[in-house]
Amino acid sequence: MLESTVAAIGPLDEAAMVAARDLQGRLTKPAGSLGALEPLSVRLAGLAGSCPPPLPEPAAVAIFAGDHGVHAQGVTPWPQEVTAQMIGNFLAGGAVVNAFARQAAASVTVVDVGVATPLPMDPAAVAGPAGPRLVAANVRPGTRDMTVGAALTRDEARAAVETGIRVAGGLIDGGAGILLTGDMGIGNTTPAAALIAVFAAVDPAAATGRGTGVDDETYRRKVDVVRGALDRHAPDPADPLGVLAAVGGLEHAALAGLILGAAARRVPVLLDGVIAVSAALAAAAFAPDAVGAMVAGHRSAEPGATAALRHLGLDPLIDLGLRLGEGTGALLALPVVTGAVRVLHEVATFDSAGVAEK
Ligand SMILES: O=C(O)c1ccc[n+]([C@@H]2O[C@H](COP(=O)([O-])O)[C@@H](O)[C@H]2O)c1
Ligand SMILES: Cc1cc2nc[nH]c2cc1C
Repeated sequence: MLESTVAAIGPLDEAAMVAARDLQGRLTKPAGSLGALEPLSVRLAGLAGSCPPPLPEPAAVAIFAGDHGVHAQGVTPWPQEVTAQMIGNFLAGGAVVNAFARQAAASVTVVDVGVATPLPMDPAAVAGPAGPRLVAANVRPGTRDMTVGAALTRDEARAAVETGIRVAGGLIDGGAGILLTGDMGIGNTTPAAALIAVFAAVDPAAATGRGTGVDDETYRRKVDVVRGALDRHAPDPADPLGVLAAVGGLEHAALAGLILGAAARRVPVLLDGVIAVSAALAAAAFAPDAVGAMVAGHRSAEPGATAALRHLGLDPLIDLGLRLGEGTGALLALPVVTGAVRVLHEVATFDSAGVAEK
């Protein structure tokens, strides 16, 4: 399934992009006055293969949750149980992602791809029929500690990637016009930093940040943990499954799959923070053309996110200093994406409106 998905990912449609560029030039506004929205609208036309491309509606957020063996190295101040507890919060509608999803009229799907501790409540009891949905797809109860051995076997990494592909397919079959990445996993900024260091070829110190907010001593340890894991495994960036297995996380692997699944169906995928962009690097290593389907929602405060976005050649739409995850930054950026496409649908041309050109 991974191989057939990768094989289905192709380049942007040049004719649709030419048509979108031409249309942008005829709309009643000075050329270029919509800044980054103009090239974004052109790219989305190329992705859809039509001008105008469909409005990116409805939106669906998929939050992949997993735990991390590297938690044992003291890389985060938070107890591991918070991952499972926050799933309870997502399903009850009480997290920031739920508030932003209600505002954006986006659905919320929570995917347990590798949580280590029991979920706190019966998900069916908390989520109403139209409320957040839980997909039970636990590959294993958290990764192994990457400082001791490989975080995952190749088969486990593949199972997580294919879970992400399946979730993308299910959401798109259900009518979603855009997918938004979300993540939850105490400790997951450490494997995100390791993935970014490998794929973007930057030093662990440049890829590692303070995550949920670690002190100076923990930050130094975290950089040492990332450096030690990379020295130990020497992962090959040309072998993305091997990299995900060595130093990744189950939610990172599943997010790479979600991105590949969206790209294969030519549906845009709006990236959230540092975990999403680390997974996007893996997706791009599987299929370079997948970058055409990616929209960078925001610039996470994590330094690794900027390194990853630079490597992908993507400019984030908003920059608010967010570092929460869950899909929150992607949800805040969604109206910008919709606006970029709506312009192609609704704005009059100089000709049709009888407005003189310069
Ligand atoms: O999205 C981001 O850029 C982001 C930056 C820092 C932290 N997070 C969230 O915080 C958790 C990981 O932080 P940590 O310090 O435990 O590695 C995890 O649940 C992420 O969703 C997310
Ligand atoms: C409370 C809390 C909420 C989160 N949401 C995403 N990551 C998180 C980490 C913590 C600790």
